Amino acid sequence: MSAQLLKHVLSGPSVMPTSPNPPGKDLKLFQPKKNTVLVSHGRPPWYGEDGKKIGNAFVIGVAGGSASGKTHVAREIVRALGSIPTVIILSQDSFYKHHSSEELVLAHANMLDFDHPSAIDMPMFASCLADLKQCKQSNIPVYSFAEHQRLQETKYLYGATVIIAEGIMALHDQSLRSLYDLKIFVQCDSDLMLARRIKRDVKERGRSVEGVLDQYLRFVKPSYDNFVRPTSSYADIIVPGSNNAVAIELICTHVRRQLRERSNQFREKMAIPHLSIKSKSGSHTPPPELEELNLTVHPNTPQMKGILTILRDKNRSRQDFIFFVDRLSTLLIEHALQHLPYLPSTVVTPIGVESPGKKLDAMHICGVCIQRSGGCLERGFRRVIRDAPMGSLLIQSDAVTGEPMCLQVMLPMAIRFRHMAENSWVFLLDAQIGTGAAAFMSIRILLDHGVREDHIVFVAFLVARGGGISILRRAFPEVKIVCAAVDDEMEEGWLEGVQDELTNPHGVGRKVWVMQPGMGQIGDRYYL
Ligand SMILES: Nc1ncnc2c1ncn2[C@@H]1O[C@H](COP(=O)(O)OP(=O)(O)O)[C@@H](O)[C@H]1O
Ligand SMILES: Nc1ccn([C@@H]2O[C@H](COP(=O)(O)O)[C@@H](O)[C@H]2O)c(=O)n1
Repeated sequence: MSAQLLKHVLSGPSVMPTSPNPPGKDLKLFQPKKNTVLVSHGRPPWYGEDGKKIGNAFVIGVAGGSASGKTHVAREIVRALGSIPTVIILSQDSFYKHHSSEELVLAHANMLDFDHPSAIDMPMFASCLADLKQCKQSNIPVYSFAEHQRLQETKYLYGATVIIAEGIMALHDQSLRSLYDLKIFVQCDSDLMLARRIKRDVKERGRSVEGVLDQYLRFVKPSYDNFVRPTSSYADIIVPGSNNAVAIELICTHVRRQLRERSNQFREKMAIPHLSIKSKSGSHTPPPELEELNLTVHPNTPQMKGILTILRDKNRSRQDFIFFVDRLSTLLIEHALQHLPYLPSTVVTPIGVESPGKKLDAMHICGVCIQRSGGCLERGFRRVIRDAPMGSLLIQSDAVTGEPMCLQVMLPMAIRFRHMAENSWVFLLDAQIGTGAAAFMSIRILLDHGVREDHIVFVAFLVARGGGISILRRAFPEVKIVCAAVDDEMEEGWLEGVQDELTNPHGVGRKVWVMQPGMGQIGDRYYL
């Protein structure tokens, strides 16, 4: 076991940057090549068409004596589930209680009992695990074995599909056991555990052989006999502490099957954002009336018409496009500010006269771009709302299943912590709402973090009336959506992929829904 303070492993998706098109290249539609397989390692939807979460993360509890091989088993499971997005290990060590200075003196003399169940902050362990299981974020304490102390910092975790909770007391409390979908006990010979512990604690935890033996005889062994070993009766599977590759493979087969069953359930119930879109097969559900959608559309002034005309024009230079995108985003964010709360405020002018006015009544305001095209609104946002923290979300649709995939979540501090998220106003930025799938997933992510639905202001240049907007509206009626214009149609097509050694070595394309008349691929026109 390594000396990492938090045994936290992320597997699966490394961030997949979008593959850029060469400058000036128009959107090119073509049919997918036969036998083209695109595998996306992002996280598929974990919610249904109504926006509510379906099911939870799969949680595995791994208990066993100290140095029995719990971490090894957990890491081997992570490795074997490599293609599954985001498998995390949550170690019980992170939940050792904070120690007073008197306790620290005892700890350094090997006189403090770290092997009694009361040494662990069980309510906190269970609460963090419950949050992660319910797809919420959690900020996990960080523990130092060298200092025998919980540190000031915390580790932010969010979005796991599988969570492995490991520790000597992982099966001890009912509050933890009730959270597991699978309970494992690692059974290991006592001599082997002692030998491994001496080696590990001397090498990785800065201990002496005498100290380790002293602690072992005083606390570790009696605790194993009294508290740890008896919990093996709660386990679904007993795994040997060595030569356990077959047992681990069997566990992984079980987990994969469980996840497959859940994912079919997701797919049946997930948002179907194309209901009212004109498809290649010709079926066409009439789009909803504009009033039904409850959008805040910027007044169609001559100035707004002029900007939109420039942006829709494929012959405009990139410099023009960038300049007018920045102008449009500034105007839209200004317009969106009407949704924030204001309080009366009276000031005194330089000539000493009282002037009644308004002041913003929002504690935290932040922006979150849906990458990549949401980044086009960032400059406008920063011009209007000074010093607001920005975050980003990377969501792409899987070319095979068409499902949106969450590839990266980078949220500002104000949203990472639940108590702050509950008081935050968040401007969610994307260039357009077409199928609505990325908007849907982004809103779900913010709600998972505790942001209030009516504190989310979604700002987009364009919304497709015939796209997923009506489903989005039904699922999240309180989210404010601000746009410059509403286009009627969405057309299905295929965007040719550009070969790129790093991000797209085979040059595979992806299925896209194109807005009509639209502005083309706004991100490509702005960034390339
Ligand atoms: N199946 C195994 N085969 C060989 N060595 C193992 C095995 N499991 C664990 N070990 C070794 O034993 C030591 C303790 O294992 P670890 O998984 O960290 O224990 P725990 O998390 O239960 O305290 C580590 O050095 C690890 O490499
Ligand atoms: N400050 C501490 C805290 C805990 N321990 C020992 O760690 C053991 C649990 O960790 P494993 O990775 O071995 O499961 C436990 O037996 C405690 O004695 C410690 O030595 N110092």
